Amino acid sequence: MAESAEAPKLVYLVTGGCGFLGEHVVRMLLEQEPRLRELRVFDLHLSSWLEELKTGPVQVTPIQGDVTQAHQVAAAVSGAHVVIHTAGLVDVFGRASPETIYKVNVQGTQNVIEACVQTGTRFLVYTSSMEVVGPNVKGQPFYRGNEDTPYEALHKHPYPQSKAQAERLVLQANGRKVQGGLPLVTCALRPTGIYGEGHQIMRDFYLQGLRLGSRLFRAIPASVEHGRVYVGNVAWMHVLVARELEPRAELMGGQVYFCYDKSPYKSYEDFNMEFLGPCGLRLVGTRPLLPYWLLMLLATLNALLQWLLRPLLLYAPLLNPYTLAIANTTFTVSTNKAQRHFGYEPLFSWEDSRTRTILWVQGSTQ
Ligand SMILES: NC(=O)C1=CN([C@@H]2O[C@H](COP(=O)(O)OP(=O)(O)OC[C@H]3O[C@@H](n4cnc5c(N)ncnc54)[C@H](O)[C@@H]3O)[C@@H](O)[C@H]2O)C=CC1
Ligand SMILES: C[C@@H](CO)CCC[C@@H](C)[C@H]1CC[C@H]2[C@@H]3[C@H](O)CC4=CC(=O)CC[C@]4(C)[C@H]3CC[C@]12C
Repeated sequence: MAESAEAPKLVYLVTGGCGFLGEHVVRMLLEQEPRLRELRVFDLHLSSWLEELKTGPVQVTPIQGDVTQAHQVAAAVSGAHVVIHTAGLVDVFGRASPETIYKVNVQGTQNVIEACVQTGTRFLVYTSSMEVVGPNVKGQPFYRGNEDTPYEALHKHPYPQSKAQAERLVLQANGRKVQGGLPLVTCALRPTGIYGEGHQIMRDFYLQGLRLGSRLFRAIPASVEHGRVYVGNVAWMHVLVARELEPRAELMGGQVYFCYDKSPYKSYEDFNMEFLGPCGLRLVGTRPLLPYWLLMLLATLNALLQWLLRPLLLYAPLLNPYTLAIANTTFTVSTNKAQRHFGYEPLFSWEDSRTRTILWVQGSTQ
């Protein structure tokens, strides 16, 4: 991947390229990676917006495929210089079975690694998650920690377990010899809660607020900090890592990086109000309206109902014991590792991130 003034020649593959984060990574690559010749977008479901990207100077190749199918992954990876693996099953609501989550997140990631090895692709960027660290089952706070902060990463839920296992596979694969004999260089990015244009849960809260008379009711104490990061900055980190993995292989190979920017430290609900407030909603209560034990009871009832109704229908509300525990446990990061290792600075200021998200929320329901 040596720098040159010649015609663009790099081939990138983005798995999950039609998802919330994946779309931003795809668009960011087209804007910010001048050495790109071809961009392969691999996803289970291809989006219609891909069509509009086909008229630009970079060849955009949509590939409908499943990461759990090793042969489909190998075909997509073959000839790519860099793979950005964002595809994943993001489910903390009990929509998918633990087996399916494992298959997509762990087996899918193993397939991506093996495809790189078999086809000679040397650079692999994996979208991990803050969830590989915590909040843990003990509900211990992680207060403005960094990549080296000691913390017991104990999980019972299939989503964090699968992301942690997949991240381990990616990091262990660093240094493996790929076809042709050169070493594979891998690293993992760990976003905290991502927000921005396309964030469906934000939209769900907005619609719920509208239904409740332009109000939301506080359920989480304002003192519980929840880490959030703007999707454009997460995408920018992916682009930078993909670019710097070759020249800085020695330093960056096998490393993990939290994704961070200048988004303020707030509770999950107070942070959402930064966008939902200007859209006309207000958060009722300076303290949670219901005590924690009652919320946990409701969350447990939801889980029970989900189990009882499963043979008939899928009941998967946002509130369950796991989501309540995450929202109720402080987890925030404070680090400059990405800046030190590959010169990352957020591309979008907090003000820009906020404005873009507000405009999206306002437009998303029309
Ligand atoms: N949304 C968030 O707050 C965070 C997300 N992440 C990670 O970021 C990545 C992207 O997440 P989001 O964009 O939020 O989710 P998303 O659900 O919007 O995007 C995931 C994409 O992967 C695709 N996909 C799922 N199963 C697939 C399969 N078997 N084969 C091929 N493609 C498949 C989906 O069709 C979707 O387009 C995931 O790996 C997730 O674990 C990490 C931290 C926070
Ligand atoms: C108790 C409710 C009262 O309003 C609020 C419930 C909010 C939850 C649905 C969210 C709170 C925290 C979110 C998770 C967090 O941001 C970390 C995540 C990282 C990921 O890799 C995937 C998404 C998520 C698990 C995210 C999901 C939604 C919440 C649980």
